[in-house]
Amino acid sequence: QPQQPQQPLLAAGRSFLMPDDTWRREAIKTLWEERQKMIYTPLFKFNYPGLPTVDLIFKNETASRTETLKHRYAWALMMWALVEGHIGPNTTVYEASSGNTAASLAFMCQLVKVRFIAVCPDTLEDKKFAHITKYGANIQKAPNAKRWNVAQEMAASSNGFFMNQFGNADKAEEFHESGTYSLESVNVFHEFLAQLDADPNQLVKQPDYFIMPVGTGGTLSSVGKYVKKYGIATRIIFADTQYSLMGDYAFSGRFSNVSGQNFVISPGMAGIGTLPTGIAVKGKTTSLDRGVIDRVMKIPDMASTAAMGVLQRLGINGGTSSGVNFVAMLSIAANEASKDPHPRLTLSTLLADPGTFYTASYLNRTWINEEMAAHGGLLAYDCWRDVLENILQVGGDPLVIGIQRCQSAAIF
Ligand SMILES: Cc1ncc(COP(=O)(O)O)c(C=O)c1O
Repeated sequence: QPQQPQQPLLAAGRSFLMPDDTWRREAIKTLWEERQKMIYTPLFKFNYPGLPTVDLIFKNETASRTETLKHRYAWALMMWALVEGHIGPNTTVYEASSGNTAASLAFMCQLVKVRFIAVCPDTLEDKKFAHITKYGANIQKAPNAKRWNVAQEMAASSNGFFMNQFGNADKAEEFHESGTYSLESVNVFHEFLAQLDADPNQLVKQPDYFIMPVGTGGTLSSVGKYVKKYGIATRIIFADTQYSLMGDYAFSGRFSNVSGQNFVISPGMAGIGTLPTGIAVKGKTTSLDRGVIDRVMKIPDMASTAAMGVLQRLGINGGTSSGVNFVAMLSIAANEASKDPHPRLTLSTLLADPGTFYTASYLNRTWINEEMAAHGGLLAYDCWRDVLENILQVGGDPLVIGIQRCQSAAIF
């Protein structure tokens, strides 16, 4: 007896209206209004006597409305989640964050009026705590390596939405050019190039290099994809922290099927270099796109910490990734300045978050001596600071000079 085919649930010949999406339309409109208020974060150029033909150009993301690079990024995550219908008026949003994404996402959730719970490491800086709660969010603390699982489980058990910046940044972050269309691309490099183009004193319109470490990988990948897609000459440098797993993942695909959790050494550099579960699965635990990176550099954590101190002395208010970027840029400058085809070697990066977030940690000598004792404590810190200050005056590669002179104080 031939089986009767099963009838589809929806009867042929009728059409079915999906739920009303007025709330979503309003929420998206609110986000576009926010995009207009975001304006362009400013660029500033840093020159130093040690290599006078080099321009280091920083895009100051600390000038954004929630003070970090995560403002545009949280905007993109929220836009993606609204467009795909993951969030409605009664949804509670959950996110695992070291603090910066949490603050910006708290702002976006407050904007569209949904509840937000941030799962942050139990080492969360007090300043970041205050920054997140200012926008009405609640904080759940968890061990650093567990926060991704905790956020996922909390969202699942309460029927909320786990934003998962690590896995979803690659879907949310834009890499398109919007031309003169009034609803403008939020891609950070789109803005960067527009600003260089508009500056009559800026001769090199496409930087030779863009340098950035990786947290989720969203920022570096969105810049990398933008650059590759539009045939821009800028090379993409992934400046990785010392004990991060991400450099290995980017270079060889390592840690994509075995956990690297045992390789992580505290304190690392806050916000960057960590993998929330120890395993790098693109679209799940990382948004780093290996295919858009041109070079991976490994920067010692003590060098980056010392660089934060040097930036502070120079009056540049930059956090952990700014320290990493600064060391990487000085190293590239030392090696590439004489080979550059342009009149000026032009290196671009972001000032991702403010140094003031780290006055009790990476900018505090007691904290450095205690928390970074295995990296050589203050002996190594002061050595790196001298090396960097000297390079600003006379040039040289910090990764050669600093490692020769300062690394012997470290246990690792
Ligand atoms: C200070 C700082 N710099 C850089 C990054 C890296 O950004 P992304 O997550 O886009 O890789 C982060 C991310 O958490 C951060 O907090």
